[in-house]
Amino acid sequence: MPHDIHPRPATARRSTNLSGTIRVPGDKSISHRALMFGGLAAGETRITGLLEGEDVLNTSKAMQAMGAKIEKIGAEWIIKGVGNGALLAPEAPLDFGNAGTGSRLTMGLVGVYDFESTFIGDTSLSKRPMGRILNPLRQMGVQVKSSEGDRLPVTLHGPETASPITYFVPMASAQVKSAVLLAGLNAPGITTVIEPVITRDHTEKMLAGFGADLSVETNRDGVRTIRLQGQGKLSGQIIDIPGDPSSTAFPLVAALIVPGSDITIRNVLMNPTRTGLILTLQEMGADIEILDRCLAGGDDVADLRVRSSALKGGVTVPAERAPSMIDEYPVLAVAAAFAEGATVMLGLEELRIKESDRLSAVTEGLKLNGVDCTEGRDSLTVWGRPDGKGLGGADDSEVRTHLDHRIAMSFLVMGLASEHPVRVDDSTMIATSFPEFFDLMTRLGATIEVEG
Ligand SMILES: O=C(O)C1=C[C@@H](OP(=O)(O)O)[C@@H](O)[C@H](O)C1
Ligand SMILES: C=C(OP(=O)(O)O)C(=O)O
Repeated sequence: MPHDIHPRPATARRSTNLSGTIRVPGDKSISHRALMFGGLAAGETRITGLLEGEDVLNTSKAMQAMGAKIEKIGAEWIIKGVGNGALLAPEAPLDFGNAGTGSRLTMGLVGVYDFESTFIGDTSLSKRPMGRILNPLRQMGVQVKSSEGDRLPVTLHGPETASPITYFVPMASAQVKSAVLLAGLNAPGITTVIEPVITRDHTEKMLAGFGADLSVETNRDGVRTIRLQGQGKLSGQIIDIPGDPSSTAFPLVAALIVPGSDITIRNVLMNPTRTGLILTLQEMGADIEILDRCLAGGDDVADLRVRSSALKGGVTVPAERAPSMIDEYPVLAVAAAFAEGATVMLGLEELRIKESDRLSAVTEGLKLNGVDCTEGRDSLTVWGRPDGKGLGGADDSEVRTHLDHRIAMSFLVMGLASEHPVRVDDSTMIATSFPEFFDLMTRLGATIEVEG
């Protein structure tokens, strides 16, 4: 767990005229699922565009520890899966590092098997609540040993035959929805998941693509009922993963707030469950052109041309939009710090249990760098300064990132348009989701220095 040991501070300085064309790495959510479903399905799965971030590589190791054969040949990841129901007992604890998605989805996938599996992670992951996954698993008959407050390390032992359940997801969480569906793959009969608001739908779409017998029904109020027939056959697939909209958010916001910028980001996933940030920024007056939109592998993708923009505040981001931009709030708060007037963000309760308490980490970082903002229980209001005057820290102040990649990248973006530099206390964990961040940002013309 190197992030816990050797922090590498980084500093971003005022930059101008970001320009060029880039591709961001593959979507993290789809990458985790491609490895998991490929490792589970019978036959061969071939993946291009896989995100080679630490979070995803830990999922790859976990699938290998449970019997999948995974290798990279050229640009392609080739997986020989075990067949649904045929995962092997891992011989050692599965270490998911910093990754909520990897650990939680795998708990669903393997927790219902009639053998023992143990889950561990880094300091950040070990603080995050796992009860949201463990409770439905308990209902399916899984024996759970966990640390205080249902945290890691967690050891699971499934029953001889898991019971399919009907589960109403009590919070907006694609991870919980997915974990229950993945557990349902190994339970006889129909597992039903009801989600009151739509969250990212990659699990449903991809499972159907791998051949699962699954239906989705949406009622007039937007409540979705997903029914999965357990113990069906899954077959290997060919998958090309588009660029991650959550990683796209960093160069995108940088181009909006750095004067004189004009950049293009190619091949970005535009699945509507992921585009809340683009919608919000457009409401704030952002110049984002969506070019060459087309369907690829069942999802919309497009190129984004982004130019510096005079952002307007006065926008309230409604709570119901949160699931479609949940990981983008830290960088939206940075965009808001350069908008004229106040930006209000509502429905942020889930931010408190990410890699860090993102609501308080963002508020603390903004205040440290001279931004006027107010943190509510589940809301944030930011008063911006369009010219960046007075923003940024003195050289001896640094933003505390709490092992959170999105906090680190957001504040480095902030430093590109602030009068004074912005320094973060660590940047190593950026490699969990966006290892190319520094290269791509520097290539666009951003001034960011990493120490050590
Ligand atoms: O299912 C997924 O791939 C993810 C779901 C979201 O988490 P929650 O389900 O906790 O909202 C998101 O924050 C995370 O980065 C990825
Ligand atoms: C919350 C995130 O990921 P995870 O839950 O997989 O750690 C994220 O990438 O912002």
